[in-house]
Parts: sequence; C-alpha cells; structure tokens
Amino acid sequence: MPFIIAIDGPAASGKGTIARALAAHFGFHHLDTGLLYRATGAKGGDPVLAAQTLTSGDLNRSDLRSAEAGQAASRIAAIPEVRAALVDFQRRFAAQEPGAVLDGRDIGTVICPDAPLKLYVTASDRIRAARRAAELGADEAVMLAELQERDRRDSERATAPLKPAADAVVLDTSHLSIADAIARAIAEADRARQGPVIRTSPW
Ligand SMILES: Nc1ncnc2c1ncn2[C@@H]1O[C@H](COP(=O)(O)OP(=O)(O)O)[C@@H](O)[C@H]1O
Ligand SMILES: Nc1ccn([C@@H]2O[C@H](COP(=O)(O)OP(=O)(O)O)[C@@H](O)[C@H]2O)c(=O)n1
Repeated sequence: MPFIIAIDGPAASGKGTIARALAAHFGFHHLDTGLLYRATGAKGGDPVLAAQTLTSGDLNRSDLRSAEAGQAASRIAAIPEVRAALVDFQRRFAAQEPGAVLDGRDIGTVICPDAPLKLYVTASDRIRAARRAAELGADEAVMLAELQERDRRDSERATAPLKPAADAVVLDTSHLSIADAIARAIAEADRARQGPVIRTSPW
C-alpha cells in the first residue's frame, strides 16, 4: 500500500515547500494540486470543460504562479463540477508506490480522507503576505488583501471548503524557519509511518 501524505492549508502557508521536501526525503511522488485549479482557471472558456480536458501542457504554462492566476483558480474552484472533474486524477496520483505527497485545500478532507498523515500547514496572515510578496516581488498590502479574499472564498464555499481534517496535525510555520518546518513535518511522517501505537496488556 502506498503511503499518502495529505497537506492542506491557506495560501502561501508553506504547503508546497514542505510537500516537496517530504517527497524528496522519502522518495515519494509530489502533486501540487493548486496547479490543477490554476491551469483550469487560466485556460478560460467553460471552466468545467477546461477541467475535463486538462493536459500536461496546460500545467506547464509559465503564468500560473501569479496572483491573478490564484484569484481565477479560487473562483472556478468553487464550482462542484470542476472539482468533480479533477478527483480521479488526484486519487490515481496518490495511489502510486511507494507513496505520494499531495498539497492543496481538500486533500485530507475529500481526496485522501484515509491518508495516515494529514498536515494542516498555516501561518499568520501578515507573515504569509510578506512571504508571497517577497516571492512575487509584489506589494505586501496588496498581497495581504489578495490572500485574505482567496482564503475567505476557499473557506466559505459549499463544496470541499478549506478546513483542517478532524485528525490533521496543525503545523503553524509563522515562527519556524523553512528547515525547522521541514524537520517537524519529517518527524510527523516518521511517527505516522511507524503506525498507530497499540498498547498491549502486560498480562
Ligand atoms: N517556514 C518558512 N519560513 C520562511 N519562508 C517560508 C517558509 N515556508 C515557506 N516559505 C516561503 O514562503 C513562500 C510560500 O511558500 P509555499 O511553500 O509556496 O506556500 P504554499 O504552497 O502554501 O502556497 C515561498 O516563497 C517559500 O519559500
Ligand atoms: N486542492 C485544492 C487546491 C487548490 N484549490 C484552489 O486553487 C487556488 C490556488 O491554490 P494554490 O495551492 O496554488 O495556492 P497557494 O496556496 O500556492 O497560494 C486556491 O486558492 C483554491 O481556490 C482548491 O480549491 N483545492
């Protein structure tokens, strides 16, 4: 059975950084599921058809990381038929041996609810905005408004809203370096790979 690590959290919390590092550490496959929604939004036209006909070429566009692509993604991500069109691809990806790390908004809650490790990565709004502003060379106040609008839309939608799974481990990276955040995630994965602690009676 492949080992699945589900990572969710709000925009620019450090999900992708941690997911890539976990995949490299354990030799697992990694899928940034946000790219599926960014590519669908960027395609234009009917978003349901765009999601149903997504190709690897669509995912390789160079303009998908922009704030505009993020906004377009979160609008089309609220459409249930768009989400439904992307489920099978994500589940097939997760089923690859020896394991897979998927990061997004609904991985632990909808796509892989049986994943043995679910991380909910978060950080304060201000810190996330500062990190994304540095990454994109953009204004911090503009990024703060963008992230907050997107987080609100993602959390309030009826289908697969952004929220921690009941059994998710919350990792607040506000005051963690990248190296420390990765080390915590690896420690959680090592713990989860050992399986649940079964207490046997001494008798
Ligand atoms: N713990 C951290 N400390 C400082 N910067 C971080 C940390 N984690 C991520 N970053 C930086 O913040 C930005 C957003 O991180 P990313 O992993 O892309 O977030 P997400 O996938 O949640 O959108 C990137 O520029 C990344 O290098
Ligand atoms: N599993 C996922 C992943 C992304 N998304 C949507 O896609 C948008 C872009 O996701 P992303 O992960 O690329 O965004 P960042 O966290 O990198 O800013 C999000 O704001 C969500 O609206 C989603 O609905 N479900």
